[in-house]
Amino acid sequence: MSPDASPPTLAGPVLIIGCGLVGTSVGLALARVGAAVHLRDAQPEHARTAQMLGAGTTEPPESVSLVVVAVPPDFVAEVVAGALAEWPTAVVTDVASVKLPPLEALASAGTEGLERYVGSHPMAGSERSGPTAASETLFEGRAWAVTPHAAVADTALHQVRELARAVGATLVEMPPDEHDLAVARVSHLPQVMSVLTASRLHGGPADHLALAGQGLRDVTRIAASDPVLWRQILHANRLPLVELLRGVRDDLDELLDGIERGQVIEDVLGRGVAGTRLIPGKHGEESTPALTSVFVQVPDQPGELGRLFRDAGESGVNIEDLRIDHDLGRPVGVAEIAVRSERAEELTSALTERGWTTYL
Ligand SMILES: NC(=O)c1ccc[n+]([C@@H]2O[C@H](COP(=O)([O-])OP(=O)(O)OC[C@H]3O[C@@H](n4cnc5c(N)ncnc54)[C@H](O)[C@@H]3O)[C@@H](O)[C@H]2O)c1
Ligand SMILES: O=C(O)C(=O)C[C@]1(C(=O)O)C=C[C@@H](O)C=C1
Repeated sequence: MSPDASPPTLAGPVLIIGCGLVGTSVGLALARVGAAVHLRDAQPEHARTAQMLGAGTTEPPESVSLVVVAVPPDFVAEVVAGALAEWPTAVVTDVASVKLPPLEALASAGTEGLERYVGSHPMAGSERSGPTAASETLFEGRAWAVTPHAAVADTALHQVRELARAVGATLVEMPPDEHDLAVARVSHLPQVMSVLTASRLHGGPADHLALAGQGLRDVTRIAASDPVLWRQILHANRLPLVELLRGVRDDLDELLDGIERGQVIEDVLGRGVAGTRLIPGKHGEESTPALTSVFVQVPDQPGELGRLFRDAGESGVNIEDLRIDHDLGRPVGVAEIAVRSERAEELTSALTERGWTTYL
């Protein structure tokens, strides 16, 4: 779907029910574009904190055009049904991480007004919970899934699409069951793998943890997420998740066997490399291009980084990513410049010609 370039036209007032990380972030992002936002939470101090942060007002609304339900998955169906009944002309959406179970619960309970409900899911979040973890820019440039069902009215769908656009997200539409299969692979399985890795940190000598580097931090950040929330998410999406975990178990058996016997395991490792290339790139490409890192020694002196960037810029090779580390015990840093693999030699020669010490 090509992005809609026209300015979003979100009709308010908006009522947010659930002022934790996601609800408060929605409020902050909507307040930024001038929408009237009202806040409500089962724990009133969360709504008050969200108000203090600038996400809206805790004053009860007189009328509501859109209700955003941002409560944990186990409570979504009940809160959505309550909102549809309380505001008989409002559109209602939720932001829960699973989409089919709440819809099925609402439908099987014979909920009135389902044509005004459509589920959605921002693919942005944090390992932290509660209103103080919120950010007004959380959804910028991130995917926001909207998951229409057969009975939804076009006007409701339009309102929720506008919500996603108003917070700066990129709209992705798919049916609820398809969404749940997708997030099992791209969100729920990574969560479990992160937890399993972090769990293995128990029991080793404390001084081993002094060697924890960026790799461990990258893999374990999301393991710090709220276990109560994640128990609900994983339970709600257990069928697709179990399928994927069985596949992981097979891969693990293959890897174990290979490592134990000292056999070549490059094919398992290679499947990982190929997997990372399937993740959509930062410019929205279908897949991430193959990158190569060019390492450059940078003297620890004022102006040297500026000179490096200028020389790299003059080479005409685009920098895809950049990291700077200090060389322990020496007055130099090391810049790791990631570029498309086919341009790596070109950048290396251009920098070497300009006097830089480089290596691939
Ligand atoms: N955490 C993430 O990264 C993330 C990202 C996208 C979507 N989500 C989804 O968003 C929803 C909220 O997650 P969160 O991370 O903001 O959680 P959170 O714990 O930060 O906030 C949840 C809020 O809902 C309130 N609440 C609970 N039950 C309620 C009820 N019955 N009525 C009113 N308020 C109630 C809680 O008091 C809390 O303030 C979940 O459904 C989650 O699956 C989470
Ligand atoms: O913590 C993060 O960075 C996340 O983005 C969390 C993340 C994700 O897996 O992408 C986790 C669950 C939500 O349903 C959506 C977002």
